[in-house]
Amino acid sequence: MLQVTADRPWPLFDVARTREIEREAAAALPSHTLMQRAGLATARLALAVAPHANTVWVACGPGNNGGDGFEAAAHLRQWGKSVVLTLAGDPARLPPDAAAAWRKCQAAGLAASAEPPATWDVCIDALLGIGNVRALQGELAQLVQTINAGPGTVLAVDVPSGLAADSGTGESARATHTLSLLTLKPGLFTASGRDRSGRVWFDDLGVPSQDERASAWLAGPPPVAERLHASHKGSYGDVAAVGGAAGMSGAAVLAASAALHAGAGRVYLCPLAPIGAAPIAGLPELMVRDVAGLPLETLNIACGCGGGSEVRGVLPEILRRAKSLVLDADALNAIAAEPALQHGLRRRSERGPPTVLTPHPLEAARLLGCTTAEVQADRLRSATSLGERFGCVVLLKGSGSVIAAPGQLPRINPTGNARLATGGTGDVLAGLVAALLAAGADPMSAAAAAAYRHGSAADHWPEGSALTAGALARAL
Ligand SMILES: NC(=O)C1=CN([C@@H]2O[C@H](COP(=O)(O)OP(=O)(O)OC[C@H]3O[C@@H](n4cnc5c(N)ncnc54)[C@H](OP(=O)(O)O)[C@@H]3O)[C@@H](O)[C@H]2O)[C@@H](O)CC1
Ligand SMILES: [K+]
Repeated sequence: MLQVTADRPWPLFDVARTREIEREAAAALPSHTLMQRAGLATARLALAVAPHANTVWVACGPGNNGGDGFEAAAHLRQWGKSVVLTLAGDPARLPPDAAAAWRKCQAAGLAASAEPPATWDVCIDALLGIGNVRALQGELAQLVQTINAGPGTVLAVDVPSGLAADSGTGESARATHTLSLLTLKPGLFTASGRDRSGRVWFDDLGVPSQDERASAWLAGPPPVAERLHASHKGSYGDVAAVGGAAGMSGAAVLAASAALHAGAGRVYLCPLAPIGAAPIAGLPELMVRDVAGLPLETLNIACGCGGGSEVRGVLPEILRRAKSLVLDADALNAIAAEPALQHGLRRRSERGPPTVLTPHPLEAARLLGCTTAEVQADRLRSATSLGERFGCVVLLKGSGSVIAAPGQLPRINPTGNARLATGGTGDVLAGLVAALLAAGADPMSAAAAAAYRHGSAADHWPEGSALTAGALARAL
């Protein structure tokens, strides 16, 4: 069993692929073996995360997730814990593996209690796993509420009950720990998944991982970019931050500052409205220029940060000529609003220069012509669709940012936290992607590395010190 940490990449498997792997593994093993291993792993983890727990509530549901709970309950009781087991469902209708585990509990003298205990030290949430197919209702919804209102540690078996394993959506149990079994599920790491899963653990149940069958990846740390001693500012590329319409100059300055601090060779700030000295005070390295006068073919451009409606005017040339391009915020909104710009973006992608879109969910919804809720209902699919629609890399921001591109498996970024939910951090991200493109990274790697570093900076932010976008840019 391993704790899932951000220091390496992890393959992720959606429900369809997990079911295939489960079927094949089960066929190669004696009956009930996988569930026995799942139950033992669950019981062991419960003991590890709450060694002094006395009362353990094992909340079992009507399917095989409940079966894992029965197996765990039998072990915990044998190890001297006071186990209260509840079963939401009809024991006569349990699937075969779970029915076998249920009989084992009964043989050990462990009967189902009609009610959860009045209080408990640990709850093992084995109500629903990957078989969760609809919104929680009735008894299961009630039990999830009871779990969430209760004290102490909650160990979710496979996924927090109610959470969709593929998308991380749905009202669900709020676990302090989740033990993902056989495969790691993408929904644990995006949308509501990160808030609902707590610390994620993985047990392969003795079935070796088949990375080639992964449906997505949880990204690992980017390689440390080596800067050769015999290099110069030209080695790290030129970035231009284009944006900052009237009243929004700060957004473009933040993108430029991020590119500068991330190591770009030279950084131009191209405001779309006159800018005073104040916004760039403390950043004498920036060169303020009109974008129209710059050799766009040599520039890695972060475009759109605070661009207002003015950005529309410069977009056709930038789409046509920029060496590499990060499109953010108002640039994305302008493209969403205008078919000619969409055409220009597709033409650019066909020609091949690197392009990365960095939408938040609302911007992605505008580009896809759907609602934000529809984007969030399946973030992996939304990012992939957007990438396919425009033929480029997409970094869909939000909890568990998704990086997708046509023909590649999507990646979920494992770093970051809610301290990033403050104005300007998106501009910083756009500038960082542009700096990595300028240094020569391919667009998928640049987007994934930028998301990772941006989140990691927030994860290592000193306690008690405010995380502002300006400070974040300087910390890169
Ligand atoms: N088989 C094995 O060897 C192994 C299996 N493993 C474990 O099995 C888990 C998958 O088991 P599973 O396929 O039985 O699905 P599970 O999540 O228990 O739920 C199905 C039941 O819930 C019901 N139901 C669904 N949604 C509902 C809702 N919203 N509200 C209410 N009810 C709802 C659904 O009802 P139905 O839709 O059929 O009417 C059905 O009765 C997996 O996550 C892992 O923990 C591991 O041990 C590895 C070895
Ligand atoms: K569960």
